[in-house]
Parts: sequence; C-alpha cells; structure tokens
Amino acid sequence: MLKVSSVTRIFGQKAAVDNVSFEIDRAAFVGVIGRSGAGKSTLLRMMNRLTDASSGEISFEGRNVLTLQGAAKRAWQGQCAMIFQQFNLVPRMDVASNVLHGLLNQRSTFATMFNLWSDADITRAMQILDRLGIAEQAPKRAEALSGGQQQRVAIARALMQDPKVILADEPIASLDPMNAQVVMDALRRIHEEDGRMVIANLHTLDTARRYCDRVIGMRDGRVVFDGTPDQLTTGVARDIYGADASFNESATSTAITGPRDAAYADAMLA
Ligand SMILES: Nc1ncnc2c1ncn2[C@@H]1O[C@H](COP(=O)(O)OP(=O)(O)OP(=O)(O)O)[C@@H](O)[C@H]1O
Repeated sequence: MLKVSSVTRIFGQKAAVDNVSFEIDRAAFVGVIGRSGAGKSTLLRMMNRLTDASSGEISFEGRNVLTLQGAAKRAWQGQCAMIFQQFNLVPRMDVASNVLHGLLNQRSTFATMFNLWSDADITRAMQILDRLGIAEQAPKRAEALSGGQQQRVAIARALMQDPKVILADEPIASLDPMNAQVVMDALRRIHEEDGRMVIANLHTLDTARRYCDRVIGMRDGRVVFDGTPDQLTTGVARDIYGADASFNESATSTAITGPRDAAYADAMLA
C-alpha cells in the first residue's frame, strides 16, 4: 500500500532523514517514535509533500507520490490528510467553517472565498463533528475551544477530505493527559471503523504501545526499530532514545491511565 524506499532529506550538511525504507501493506495504525530531532516530522512532511525529499521514493498504491505536480499533487494531499501539534485551525473562524475548509483542495477559490458550501457539505461536516462529540461547538470560534476540542476539529477537517491516510504530527504533544486520551481514542476509532491508515508521530512510549499496531523507531534520521508494541522493550526504547542505563520510561510518558474502553471514551466525549 505505502512503500518508502531509500528516502533521504538533507538540510545543509545534515541528513534529517537518512536512507529510510519501510513498507506498510495494510491500513494499519503506525506510530513513529524517537527523540526530538530524530527526523519524524520531516518524514511525515515528505509523505504529504510539504517538504521535498532529496532522494528516494514514496509510493502509495503503486504510484510514486514524490514526483506528482499540480492537480495530481493536490489530489494526493487530499488523500493523505495531515494533523498538526498546534491544530492549525483558523482561530477566529467558526468551527463548522474550519471543518468545511477541509474541502479546500476540491473547491474553486471563488466558492471558498465566499463560503459557498452546499447543503450536503454542511450536513456532512455536522455529521463528522457529531461523530467526534463536538457538534454543539459548531457555531463557536475555534479559538474559544479547549486544546482537545480544537484537535478534534482538526481531525474533523481532515475527515472532510475523506482521506485514505491520516498523518498526525505529534497530535497530542500540546494536550493534557485526559485530552490526549480523547484525541488518541478518536484517531484509533476512525482507523478501526473506517479502515483508514494512520501514521502518527508520538513522543511518548506509552501512547505508542497502547494505540499502535506497529511502531517505527527513528534515531538520527534512521530507522532503528520496526516492530510490534510487544517488541518495544525498555532496552529497545533505550536504543531508540539514545539514553544510557539510567533511561527512565516515565520521562517519555504522558501518564495516560485508566481502561481504554468504549464506555470511558464515550464519557469523555460527552
Ligand atoms: N526546514 C529545516 N531547515 C533546516 N533544518 C531542518 C529543517 N527541518 C528540520 N530540520 C532539522 O532536521 C532534523 C530533524 O528534524 P525533525 O523536525 O524532522 O525531527 P523530529 O523528530 O520531528 O523532532 P521534533 O519532535 O522536535 O519535531 C533536526 O536536526 C532539525 O533541526
């Protein structure tokens, strides 16, 4: 499905991503972990074509997305929606309009400028907000919402594109543990219910272990681990983070506690 082959990105003298290769053959939930500066964001940004690769290939369903230009590139960016640590919403715009802006790639500039959304688009935006438990926030300005709610608006905006892949760059790094759990549960549910691939950069081990089917560990631009959460032992984690024997897992923990079950998630979303 997604094949990353010998991808490198050089900034100045430094390889931010250094000859990275891996394959994801189904719509899995994949976590990418590693210390700050390991190259996680650069890797995701290359997939989404926000950053150019220096060399290598990234193919999705058999097509190299790194060479796409113009409309084909925009169409690919529509298929792999990106979610950011800082949500990247328009703060003074209402929540529903922020979500509708997920359609930007598919609409003319004219229609977008004048907010000419069809009834079907508006209904869909509201259904997606409802699914994420924040429909009642639709008329509010995005900036009036909590961080966890804003990230769910960003997820709703991504879903508006009906993407095959969701790329999440540190989606919970700005959130408290409770909101982090709500957002991760939402991403996991979207993955399970819709069969969308999720690739999430995560800075905490416990989150990666808990939510991901597969974890890729990066260090200094290279993949140093690629396996299941079970294989991600403390020793392996020490290697990925480049820490010595005093490595303490809790230093990379969001301290999410409590059972991950539907009732709990529903209570949080209510
Ligand atoms: N636009 C840029 N220009 C120059 N250097 C860059 C640029 N973007 C990233 N880098 C460098 O590339 C390396 C990898 O950065 P990247 O942001 O991909 O890492 P990361 O693992 O996502 O870290 P963080 O979690 O801190 O974002 C770092 O050394 C960073 O300074």
